[in-house]
Order: sequence, then structure tokens, then C-alpha cells
Amino acid sequence: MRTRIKICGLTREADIDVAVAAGADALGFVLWPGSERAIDPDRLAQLAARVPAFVARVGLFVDQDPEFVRRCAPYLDLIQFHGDEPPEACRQAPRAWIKALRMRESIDLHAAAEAYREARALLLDAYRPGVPGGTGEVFDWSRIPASLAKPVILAGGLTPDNVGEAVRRVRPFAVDVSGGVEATRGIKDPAKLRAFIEHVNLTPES
Ligand SMILES: O=C(O)c1ccccc1N[C@@H]1O[C@H](COP(=O)(O)O)[C@@H](O)[C@H]1O
Repeated sequence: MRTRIKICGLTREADIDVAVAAGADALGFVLWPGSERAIDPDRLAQLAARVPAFVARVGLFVDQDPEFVRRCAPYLDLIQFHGDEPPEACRQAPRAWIKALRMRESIDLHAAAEAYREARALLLDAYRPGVPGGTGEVFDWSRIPASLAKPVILAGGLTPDNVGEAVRRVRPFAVDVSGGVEATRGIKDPAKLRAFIEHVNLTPES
């Protein structure tokens, strides 16, 4: 099966156009104000209107007020919960959702897959204490079980240089990247973005 590709942290129309033309399956918008890639709901409405049909618009939230999530929902196809949201909170989401899990040492992915069983997928990201995500750090992919009850979206420090190996080793349902295809925070580099997507698509088993 082809590995799906999500490009996260979009803040500009031009970057959306490049990602879509290069073949991205999903585009992520950071609605968490603590991020340097954050946009507000008005900007989300503008950027979401730029995304054509059949490319998913994903809203990233970190332990935020459900009312704020509801306000953003009309412009989103999928919600990415990237904080410590418990399963009960995720279940109240106004859209289909995925749950990001940070790979702290004690994590039990099988238990998490059961707890978050209504999630469309689990996104696995590197763990750095005090930072919810987008760290640009890679975690040890061998910690991912060969079989998990939920589709895996691999994230954390992916780049055009390592994503081929990541896909070969993990065989995830999808990969997600932010910092690895940026020129500067929140601004994508078209060449890196195209190279990233090309490396995923050219990798055997993808
Ligand atoms: O991108 C952010 O600023 C961000 C902020 C808070 C939580 C998650 C965030 N991004 C997500 O983190 C992973 C890994 O990003 P990177 O490729 O290592 O830069 C990815 O899922 C982003 O969507």
C-alpha cells in the first residue's frame, strides 16, 4: 500500500500550492498558540479555502478548550490531538481525529491503541520533556511494534534524507513532517518538500 504523506505547519498559500502539486495527501495547520507555526482561526479559514478536494485539512491542537476546537472545525477534515488529551476528551471532537503519542520510555503502545480505539490512526512522535511536539528529533523506530491495532503515522525529525529508510523499516500507514521540509520556522522550502515526497513515493514497499 502506498505510504500517505502529511505536511504539517503550513502558514502560507504558496506552500500549500507546492505541497498539493507535489502530491501531499494531508496538510496540517497548527492551532496551538504556543508554536512558532501557529495560525489563528481567521487565517485557518483563508488557508483551508486554498486546499482542493481530496486533500485532507488537519488541525493540530494541544490540550485546548473544546469550544476553540469547535470554532475551527468547519475548516477541517480531521483533528490531530497532540497533547495529553484523554480518550474521553478526544471522543467529544467535532470531527474524526487522530491521537499523537510522544514516545516516552514508559509508553505502552498496545494499551494506547486500545484506550484510543476510536482514533483514525496513532501518530508517533519523539518525546522531549516540556515540549508537546515539532521538536525535529527522531526516536528509535525499533520501539514500534510490528503489528499495532491502529494505523501508524510516523513523525519526529523526518527529512528528505531519512524518510526513505523510515518507510522501509517501519512501513507506516503515513509519514508526517514539519521541520524537515522548512527553510525557516513556518516557511516551507519547496525543494525539500518535493524531495521528501519523492523519496517516500520512490521507496519500495511504500
Ligand atoms: O509543529 C509544531 O510547532 C508543533 C507544535 C506542537 C505539537 C506538535 C507540533 N508539530 C508536530 O510534531 C511532529 C513532528 O514534527 P517535526 O517533523 O519533528 O518538526 C509532527 O507531527 C508535527 O505535526
